[in-house]
Amino acid sequence: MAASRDAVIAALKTVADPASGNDIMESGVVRALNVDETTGAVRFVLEIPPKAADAYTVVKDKAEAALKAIDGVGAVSIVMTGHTEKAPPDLGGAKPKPQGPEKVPGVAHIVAIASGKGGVGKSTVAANLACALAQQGRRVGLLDADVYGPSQPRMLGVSGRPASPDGKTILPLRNHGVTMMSIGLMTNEDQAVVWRGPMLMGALQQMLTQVQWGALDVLLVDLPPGTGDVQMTLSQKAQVDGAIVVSTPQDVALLDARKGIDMFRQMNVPLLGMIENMSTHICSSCGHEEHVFGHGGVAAEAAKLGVPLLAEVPLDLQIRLGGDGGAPIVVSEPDGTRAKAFHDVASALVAQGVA
Ligand SMILES: Nc1ncnc2c1ncn2[C@@H]1O[C@H](COP(=O)(O)OP(=O)(O)OP(=O)(O)O)[C@@H](O)[C@H]1O
Repeated sequence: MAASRDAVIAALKTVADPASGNDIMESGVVRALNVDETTGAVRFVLEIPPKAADAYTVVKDKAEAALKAIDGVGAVSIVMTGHTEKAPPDLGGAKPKPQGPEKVPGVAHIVAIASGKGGVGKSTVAANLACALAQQGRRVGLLDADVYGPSQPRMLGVSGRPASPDGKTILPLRNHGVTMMSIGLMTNEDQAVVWRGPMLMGALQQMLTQVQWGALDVLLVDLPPGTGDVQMTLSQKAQVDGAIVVSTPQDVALLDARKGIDMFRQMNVPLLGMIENMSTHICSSCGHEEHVFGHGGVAAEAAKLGVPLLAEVPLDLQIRLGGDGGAPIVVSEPDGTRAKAFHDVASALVAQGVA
């Protein structure tokens, strides 16, 4: 059973905050704590005082160890934010100038894939949609901007670090017909990354302007969950043609999804539609269909908001195995019924002229 939020908080209360002398919950450095009810995955932001990155790297390790020691905790993801003396990950080259939304050279359209909360399958949807568009003959790029847990290298089955032969531009990776670059590949895997606002902006802008995307019909951007700096930066720096919001039918996921939708509206990014993921569960041995999370919630919400429901994707073992194994279901079973949902979304985007 997944660990409860209370158990997670109790564990975090055993970790001291070096700046205040209180525990890290009491001192308020733990922000945006999220405990996944199903997987027990825990994620939060450590908002740390200036110049204290080293001391808080120790705190981060202690918090991780305390969480791992309790039953039912899944993956732990802690992101530190705050001003530090450390330089952002930088491959050199010309510093991007601050500027308003612009077209990325060579990229005809940008479509953001967003979700209100983590773990709803946003990356799975982005990977499958990218592969479906590629199979339909589109030139597709996928920018993995999820700083909390970059997953596209795993989903698309690419490994290794992107090269930068001239120290100015970055060569992306490529598989299944999709050109891919992940913000997570700009740092060393074991390095504690202190992402702060300006640094995120720089990194995202580098992703947009210094990666050799080549000529693309569409660049899909796999955003981090929620509404934050990356979402803001993307729509401030680049002309985003539209956003797709992925949600599970659970109420809480929907509530979060609504916040995401509001954010895109405020930023004048057109909402292309919603996708209900983990819509129904089809038992792999008996074929019985179950509505684990209460199927249909996203359809109702989309109707209320006046946005199209682009697809209902079932909770399905093969979809998980495909994504987690480096060959999304659209690639491993291209003619199957599961791939069809993604192909339908891809066709709809092409028909709307955004891909
Ligand atoms: N329709 C589905 N059926 C079965 N498993 C799924 C489905 N969609 C996603 N998953 C699995 O759920 C897990 C989380 O999915 P994914 O990483 O795509 O979510 P996410 O919303 O991008 O999460 P995060 O925000 O944490 O990156 C993965 O192991 C993935 O394989």
